[in-house]
Amino acid sequence: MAGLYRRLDLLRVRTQRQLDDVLAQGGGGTHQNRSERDTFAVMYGERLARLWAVENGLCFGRLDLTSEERPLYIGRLGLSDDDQARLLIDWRAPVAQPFYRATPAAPMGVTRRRHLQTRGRRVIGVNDDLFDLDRLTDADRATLNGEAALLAALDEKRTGRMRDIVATIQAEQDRIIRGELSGILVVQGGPGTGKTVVALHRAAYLLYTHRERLARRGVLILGPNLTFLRYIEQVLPSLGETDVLLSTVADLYPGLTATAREPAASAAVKGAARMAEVIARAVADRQRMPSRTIEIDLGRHTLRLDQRICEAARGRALRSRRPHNQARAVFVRHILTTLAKQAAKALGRGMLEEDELADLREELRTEPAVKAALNRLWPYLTPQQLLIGLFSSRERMAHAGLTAAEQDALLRPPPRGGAAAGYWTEADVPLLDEAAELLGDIDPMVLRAAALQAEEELAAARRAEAAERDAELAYAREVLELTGMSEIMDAERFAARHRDDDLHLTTAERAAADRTWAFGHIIVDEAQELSPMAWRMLMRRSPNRSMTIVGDLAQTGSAAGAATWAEMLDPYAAGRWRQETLTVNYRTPAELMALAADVLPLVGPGLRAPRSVRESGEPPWARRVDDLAGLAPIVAGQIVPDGRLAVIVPAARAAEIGSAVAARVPGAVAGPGADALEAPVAVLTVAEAKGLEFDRVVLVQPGEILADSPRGAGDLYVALTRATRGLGVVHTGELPAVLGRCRAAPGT
Ligand SMILES: Nc1ncnc2c1ncn2[C@@H]1O[C@H](COP(=O)(O)OP(=O)(O)OP(=O)(O)O)[C@@H](O)[C@H]1O
Repeated sequence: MAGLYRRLDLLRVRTQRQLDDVLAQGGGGTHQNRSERDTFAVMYGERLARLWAVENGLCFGRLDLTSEERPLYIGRLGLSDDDQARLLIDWRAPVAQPFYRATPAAPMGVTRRRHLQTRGRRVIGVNDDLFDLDRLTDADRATLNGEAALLAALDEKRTGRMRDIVATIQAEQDRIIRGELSGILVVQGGPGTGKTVVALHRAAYLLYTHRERLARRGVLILGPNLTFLRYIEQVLPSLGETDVLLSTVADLYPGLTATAREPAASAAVKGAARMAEVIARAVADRQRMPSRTIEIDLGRHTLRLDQRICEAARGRALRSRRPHNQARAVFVRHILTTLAKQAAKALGRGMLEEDELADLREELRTEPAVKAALNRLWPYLTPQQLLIGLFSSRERMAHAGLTAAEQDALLRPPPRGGAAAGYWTEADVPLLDEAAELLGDIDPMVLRAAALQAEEELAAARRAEAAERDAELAYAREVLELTGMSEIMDAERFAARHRDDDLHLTTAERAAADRTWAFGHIIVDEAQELSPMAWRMLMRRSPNRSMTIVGDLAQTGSAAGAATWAEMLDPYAAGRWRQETLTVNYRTPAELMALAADVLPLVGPGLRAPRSVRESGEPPWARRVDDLAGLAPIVAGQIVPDGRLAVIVPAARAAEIGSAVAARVPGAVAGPGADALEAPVAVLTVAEAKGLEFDRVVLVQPGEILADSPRGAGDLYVALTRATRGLGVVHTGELPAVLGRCRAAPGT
């Protein structure tokens, strides 16, 4: 062990020196020199980060093989000496596979597998699996891989951050981690079966094994919310991977953060597959035909734009099959040509030469009355403008095919204050993405002109303000808001910034800034929550359909989420996705899993609870109280020294209980803020606790959680499976019959 650490220290010193040398060269030289230096600096920086990340548990395993004279040592990264002799094998290398897969029945050439437990740089314990075929018993066949090491890992107190499991990956998990890169792999598994942790190890494995292919296109890991991303983010550096983009659906549309909340009913309408058609109709609705002939008075003569001309222009534009903003050029050109011919005729000219026609067209293009007519008939649109315009008008929603009830759910006024902060919700993001596909980009020249115009209008409005012309100012602001010009300006600034910085960005950063980025591989966690519209958006980012999708259909909480995997995936890859199932629960002790299993029949028919690997000796309890004012002392009594406790509450009571507990229990925090993961006590809703785990859970008013939504039973199942040790229920009314297994706590 000491030799391995000596080697590690030496590599750190060498890499640090290389990095210092590159940085010392400064910013001079040609553009190419600078960019090469930047590339090296990033490379050495990442290598150094990897070398520091493996300090704990550098080497955790040893394999004695029949084929090798000397044992192999398995660790968090590969190390060789200066003569290229192998000192330590990366856990992801093919030769390390028997460490995870060998069983007494199929020993894969292994005679002994040793798990090393370390503290700091010292070995403090070893556990051996002997693969001596002569001594094989049935009990041996059923044992877990490295059972003692596994149970020791599972018994540790929770820290609020997920840890890697490289030392104790189990065979069924290893098969998933090392599954082939191509195609869609669905991993269905009950709570605590390691779906998240396996998905993260798979990301690290794929990047190690297919570095060339994946480093350029990057790997996207999509999680349900920011708290969850914070919970898992440190696992990847410890696995030696830094260049992965972690995101939520709400963050997947560049330049915009969707933070507004909305009722489940409107999110469900927005998530339905039918919305693709609605958005397409909303775009078509903005390609308007005039109801009356538009007369354009040019002084000397009047030009006429009638429905027939516009229909012909629209026909051409649509036949070009370009998105709306690009098809606009075809539409405009046809109209301008027709008007130019009318003008020529009015001037007494016959046939025009091509260059004369072009000149006349350009003249007409800048004519304000013509411009205004074209903007009315076929306006440039950003996705934001389209959706703001749609959701603020019943008439537009009706044209787009939304029913009166759907309109009720979606109707909302345009954003106030220009920048639309706090306007967008998570369910809007896939709709914006859909709209962006249909609208296409706006020509950067046009964007620039629009930005300038918007700035002029704003400046004029400011001057007006100085002159106390309030009404005009309000009008100008309203125009800016309604036309979404403020967003165009943002978009322009955004584009400019990314053009300049592009060279120095990591793959993950470039991918985050580009809506049309195609990832090398996509991993989706808590995938059961994604709506059909969110799947459409994701599939656009994965044209090669290389994905790992992990989730549990029994835990679906969102109304637009999945009831079956086929329903979500068949539209994109019918018959071409494969499914693996994880069956062992490493988190929830058997006592709590038995209780959760009682709830499963309410969630849906045919669902099976995973098998727990251990018992905690703490049976679940229930305590009836007269009113919830008595909750804080009960919570305080459940605190786990140096561990973590969650109080899981119905969403409607989150604010009230959160502030009461936070005020009376030392260290307690309310809601999923930045400190929720570190706090000894956190008050969370089921949606906020999804994917996380705690030493103990106090569940409040389970009856309300059950009744609160059509997916209430699934929510209750999620809440019951978050604890690694103990669970208590606090309720005011009757305890739901399905929780009858809970022992009545003293004082009930
Ligand atoms: N092979 C293993 N060795 C050690 N710990 C493990 C192993 N597999 C899973 N675990 C632990 O079990 C716990 C549950 O894992 P994880 O959160 O990945 O489960 P999940 O299937 O995503 O659960 P849920 O569906 O409830 O979110 C974690 O603490 C994880 O570290």
